[in-house]
Amino acid sequence: MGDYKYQSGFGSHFSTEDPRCPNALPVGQNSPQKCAYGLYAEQLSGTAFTAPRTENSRTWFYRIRPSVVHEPFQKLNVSKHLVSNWNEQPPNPNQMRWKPFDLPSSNEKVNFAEGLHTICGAGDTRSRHGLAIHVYTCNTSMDNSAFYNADGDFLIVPQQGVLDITTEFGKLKVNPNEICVIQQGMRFSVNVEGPTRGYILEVYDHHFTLPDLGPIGANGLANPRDFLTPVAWFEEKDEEFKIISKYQGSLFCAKQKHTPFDVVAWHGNYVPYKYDLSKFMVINSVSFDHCDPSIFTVLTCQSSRPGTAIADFVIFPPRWSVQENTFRPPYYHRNCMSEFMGLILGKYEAKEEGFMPGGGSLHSIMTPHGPDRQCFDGASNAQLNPERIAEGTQAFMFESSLSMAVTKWGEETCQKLDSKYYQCWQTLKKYFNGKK
Ligand SMILES: O=C(O)Cc1cc(O)ccc1O
Ligand SMILES: [Fe+2]
Repeated sequence: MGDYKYQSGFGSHFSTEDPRCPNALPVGQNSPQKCAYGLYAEQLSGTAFTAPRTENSRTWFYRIRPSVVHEPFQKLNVSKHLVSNWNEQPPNPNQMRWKPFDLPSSNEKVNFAEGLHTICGAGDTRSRHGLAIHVYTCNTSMDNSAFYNADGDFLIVPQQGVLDITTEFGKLKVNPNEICVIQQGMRFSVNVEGPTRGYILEVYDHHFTLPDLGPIGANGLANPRDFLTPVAWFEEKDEEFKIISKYQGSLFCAKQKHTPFDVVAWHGNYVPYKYDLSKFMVINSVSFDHCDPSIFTVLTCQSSRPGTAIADFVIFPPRWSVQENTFRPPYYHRNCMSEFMGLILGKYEAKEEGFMPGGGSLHSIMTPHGPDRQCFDGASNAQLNPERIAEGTQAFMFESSLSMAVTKWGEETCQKLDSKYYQCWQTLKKYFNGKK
């Protein structure tokens, strides 16, 4: 249990040493002529050297061997459903809803890296602009292998099963209703117990930041101190290890004869982190009307257009609903952004039927959507008492300014697309001029 210790703070500059090697961090400099304990110094850069100071991120590792000690990368042909080619299918603007994605059957062994399936995305890994949305389904640990993504950052949303993640920085345990972010280039290995499923938002452009709070003030939404980063932890294992790289959308594997989790001490502000969604401080209307869901933004990856995200990670947490004279559920909507939604637990207020934990939905740019018939009729006639809503539930949205394409796996191979989804709105009645 001692392996799971965290340091708190978003964007903090941390310094940490595995307690087995006190004073492993050099004092007052990064590259001493000889490091303590015979360690190697290695920098991991998360931004250009010259990025503005407010964004600049890097970490210094003090490790048993530098990462460069590996055999050449070879193309790997697992995860054939992990794609970054957005031209597999013709464009499709329809509302889409997926039933829960299948978990691997008990007679096949699939690990996290092998169980990545891309649903939709846009942009290009080479010009480093865009995003991808994946689902992972696995049942086996990544023994003696580690994964890193050269293309961007992973925001991982477990839906079923705990992720026990070993990183170069230390160990993270991530439960459903928590999320973690593993940034570009960081090596990690995922252990699981039993059938495991979740969602991944991958961004190519920039790293995730906390949204500005504007008039909300200095506190609220996801508070920086609730983000947790592991303390240094290392293993000394001189065994065959596989390093799996996602590079320009393809997977590669390099062998080496030692563990990559050999970082004895590190310092820096380029780190993996986790966050418990139940810690989110919810702000909402206490008078009338339905606020836009941006009030529920946990993390954002901004584009260069002010206020316009490559992707926002938004949640719909349990909360009080108190608005008067208001249709309280989400409004009918056409959006210049793409909205992918998933459900971790429970039910989503606008669609009590058909949208299930482990499934998903996509409402593409300018495609109309909103409450189904049942929700509209219920909420239009409900007594507007103060009410706890979304109790025991957690829905989320990945919202992007990019126009996403759905993959062949998402549209066909997974066989989870609900062809009847559109019907949930077809029975919305005409009430004009008192018609029943
Ligand atoms: O269910 C959706 O489509 C997401 C959503 C939620 C909300 O509260 C307001 C607008 C919106 O797009
Ligand atoms: Fe919407």
